[in-house]
Parts: sequence; C-alpha cells; structure tokens
Amino acid sequence: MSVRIIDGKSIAVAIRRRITEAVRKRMTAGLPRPGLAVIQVGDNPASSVYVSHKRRDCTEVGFHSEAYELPLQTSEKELVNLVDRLNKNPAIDGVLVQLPLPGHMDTQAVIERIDPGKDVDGFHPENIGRLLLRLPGIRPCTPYGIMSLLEHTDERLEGKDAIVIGQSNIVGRPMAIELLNARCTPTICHSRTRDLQAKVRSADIVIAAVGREGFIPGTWIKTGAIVIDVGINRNALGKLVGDVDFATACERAAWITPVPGGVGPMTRAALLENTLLAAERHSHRP
Ligand SMILES: Nc1nc(=O)c2c([nH]1)NC[C@@H]1CN(c3ccc(C(=O)N[C@@H](CCC(=O)O)C(=O)O)cc3)C=[N+]21
Repeated sequence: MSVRIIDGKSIAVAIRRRITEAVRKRMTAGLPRPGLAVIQVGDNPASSVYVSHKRRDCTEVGFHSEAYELPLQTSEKELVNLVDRLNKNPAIDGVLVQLPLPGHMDTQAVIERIDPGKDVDGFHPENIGRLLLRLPGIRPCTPYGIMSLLEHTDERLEGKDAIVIGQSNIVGRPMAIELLNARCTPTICHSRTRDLQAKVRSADIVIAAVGREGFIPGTWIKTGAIVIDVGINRNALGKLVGDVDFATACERAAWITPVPGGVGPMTRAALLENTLLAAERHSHRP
C-alpha cells in the first residue's frame, strides 16, 4: 500500500473559490464585502511575509482588507486603542493581531480586548470555551484547517486514537478538542510526556506541532496512520521542513501532509472562512 499526500495547497484553492462565490452572492444581495484588519507590531520578517500572504488572500476572494503596521515601540495602550476602534468599525468583521507581539506587551490582554465576534483567529477565551462546550463560535484557524484536511481523507475519524504533540494555546490544545468533538480519542503530549515513541507508535492519527525539524522519526509511525505535520522549520539548506521525517514516514503512513503545502495554506483558508462567517453573523444581527 502506498502513501497518499493530502494536498493542502489545492484544498485551500477550492475553499477560496467557494468563498469568492459567497462574496459575489453577498454583493448581489446588497451586503458589504467581508472586511479583515490585520495588525502587525514591529517588523519581524517572518510576520511580514505572513501578513502579506493574508492580504493577497483577501484580495483574491474579494474581501475588504486593512493592514496596520505599527512600530516596535508602540505601547500596549495604543494597540488596544486601535483594537477598540476596529471593534466598533462596521466595515471590519475580523481583527487579527499578528503574533508574537513584542515582549513589553501582555499578549493575553490584547487578545481578550478583541470583540469575540471579530476574533477570526479564534484565540479569545470565549471562542475557546465555545469550542470546548461544542457551542457555535469561531474556531482557531490551524486546528480548523486540519479538520478540513482530515475530511479530505476517506477515513472515518470516529473512534480513532489521535496523538497531538504540542500543547500550545493556538494549536495543540484546541486541536485535541476538535478531535474529541469528532469522536476521536485524543492524547496531548508535551516535553514531560513519558515514552512519546510508544504513544506515537499506537496512534491512528498523529498531529505534530513541536517546531523542531525531524522531531518524529518516520519509523515511529504506525502502518496505515494519518500524519499531519504542523511544523514549519527552516533546515540547514534553507528549505522549509516539518516536524516529521517525511521520507521514512511515507513508507508507513496511509496519508500525510507535506511541508510546505499542507497545514500552512489551510490555516490561511480557515482565516478566510472565519472572516466570512463573522461577516454573515454581523449582517444578521448588526
Ligand atoms: N494572530 C496570528 N494568527 C496566525 O494565524 C499566525 C500568527 N498570528 N503568527 C504566525 C503564525 C504562523 N502562521 C502561518 C500561516 C500560514 C503559513 C503558510 O501558508 N505556510 C506555507 C509556506 C509559506 C512560506 O513559504 O513561508 C506552507 O506551509 O505551505 C505559515 C504560517 C500563522 N500564524
């Protein structure tokens, strides 16, 4: 049996087409374009690349987009003032504050300042709480995008043992909840986990979100498993590589995501889906 590659890049293209069509329908109905505001503080080159991708995505699907590039020395007060203004701005349905923020800022306080109805990252405690309780809300983009990737395999998720390696607020924790909501049996692993290898070996679904090149040897992967690689690492040759040793994992996995072209494009597609959803809710109850 040979591995099948889950092509995040082309699934994301299909999602953007669907969103473009939904925007066109809204316009025909006299509704405004969905609007996304992206705020970047400082000029971290990686952040600048991500922000420019997000702007390009917005243009492609016909969203209104606003980019705010604030200097590194911006105070937290100035940043939350901007968030407050965007919260009130009816042309804006989604507010995204690019992370990481500079060290002098209280990231959690800034996240909690965003109107939960405009929190298109899905990072606000209200949205995380809603996910946990299976209530409608905005879902964090990376885990949401991964659930769409999993739907593109022909496998039934129900009852599968899933391992999530990484316990971050933005990926690992919400990912485990998404898997639970899909009736998998999730296990969250982290740096204090004992015998990670045994846990990976027994998993039907492996979600690797560690941020270290080749952290998961392919030989650990169970035959027939689904492997989702969230890692985006630059190797010694300057190439983007994941957390899983791809070539050897391909010898065992039934399905695997590539890096690049797997989870990354789906995170961006999920952001567009969240912004459209937020706009639809805003036009129902303004
Ligand atoms: N508030 C906030 N929300 C985020 O969603 C957020 C953030 N802050 N800070 C940084 C991380 C990182 N992130 C990525 C999204 C897409 C790709 C992506 O599209 N990657 C391409 C490769 C792009 C390249 O060539 O660099 C791929 O994997 O194929 C990567 C990384 C979103 N983040």
